[in-house]
Amino acid sequence: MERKDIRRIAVFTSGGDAPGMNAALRAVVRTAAWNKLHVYGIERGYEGMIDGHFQRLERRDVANIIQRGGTMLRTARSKRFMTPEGRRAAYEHLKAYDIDACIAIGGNGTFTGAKVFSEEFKIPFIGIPGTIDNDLYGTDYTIGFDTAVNTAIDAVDKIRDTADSHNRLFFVEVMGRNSGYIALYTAIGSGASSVLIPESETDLEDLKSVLRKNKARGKLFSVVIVAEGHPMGGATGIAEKIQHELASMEPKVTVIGHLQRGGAPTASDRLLASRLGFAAVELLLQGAENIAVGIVNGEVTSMPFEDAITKQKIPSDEMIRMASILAI
Ligand SMILES: Nc1ncnc2c1ncn2[C@@H]1O[C@H](COP(=O)(O)OP(=O)(O)O)[C@@H](O)[C@H]1O
Ligand SMILES: O=P(O)(O)OC[C@H]1O[C@](O)(COP(=O)(O)O)[C@@H](O)[C@@H]1O
Ligand SMILES: [Mg+2]
Repeated sequence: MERKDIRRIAVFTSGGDAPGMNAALRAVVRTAAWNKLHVYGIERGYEGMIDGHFQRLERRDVANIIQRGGTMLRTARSKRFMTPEGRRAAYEHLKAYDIDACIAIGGNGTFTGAKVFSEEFKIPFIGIPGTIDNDLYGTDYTIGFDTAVNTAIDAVDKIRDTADSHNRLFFVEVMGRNSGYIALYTAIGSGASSVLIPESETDLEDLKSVLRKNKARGKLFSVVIVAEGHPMGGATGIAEKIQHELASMEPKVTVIGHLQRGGAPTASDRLLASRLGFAAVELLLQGAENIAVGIVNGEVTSMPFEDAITKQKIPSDEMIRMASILAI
């Protein structure tokens, strides 16, 4: 049943940018236009909502962006939106533009803000998971994750060349604020020797012994992938703790950093973003609100913000076990 009370919607991107956000934006605008909705784009996420930076988006305004990284609406982390005064100012602008519902493209922080705001001001929100971290429950993958992993694997391939030439040990840090998904997928896809993530315990004695055994077995170089959010202080912290004992391997640290946030989205991210942008508008018009869309086992699904934010998605034990077996 179509909701006739929704005529004007706003869409924005928020939190860390992620390749594929533009593709999601395009899908939202085009699906909304097809359903004769008026769409406003809000610049710089919640910051633009507070400052009243709205622009009308029609179908041609999102032409030629599907292939671009970043976000044409730009993004921000907004401290002001964490305050009741900031959210009140944001609400006044939504009212001034006569907005009936919002579509938020972002990560766990963005969805938390959307939940708080929609409860305070009774405006329906739909969330689209856009973050390279893949740390949202209710979807197998978030928009931007696949591109980030491809970028990280490309970087590790290059590190391997020099690690091999010099017979060295590299600790490579990939992004993931509290999550080891990028690290685990990068490690498997790049054939790394070991992977250290916040979701599973790290035993440094064990790591040292694996690296020594590898060397004794004829492995001339090693690459260890470390998640940024590892509680021992990321790659730098781990390296500091054990490098003196492994001095003969000439340990080096590489932090890939924000490279992982940029670049053209992969085919997989474009498809995911298009499907989720389309689903967000369709579900909104069918009466859904305060939910995040996602794809689980290949099917579009949705779940309340509450669950998407509070439940933890954890990399499978099977993948973790496989990563170490394939590295022998
Ligand atoms: N508890 C909260 N209340 C209100 N707004 C929040 C809350 N948590 C996060 N936000 C808003 O969401 C924004 C984006 O969150 P952030 O964690 O930076 O990125 P992401 O959405 O990618 O996880 C924050 O900068 C803030 O404005
Ligand atoms: O870009 P910033 O503000 O330095 O933040 C870095 C953080 O953003 C991320 O790249 C993406 O996280 P979000 O999508 O949750 O914003 C994290 O991996 C990283 O910890
Ligand atoms: Mg986040």
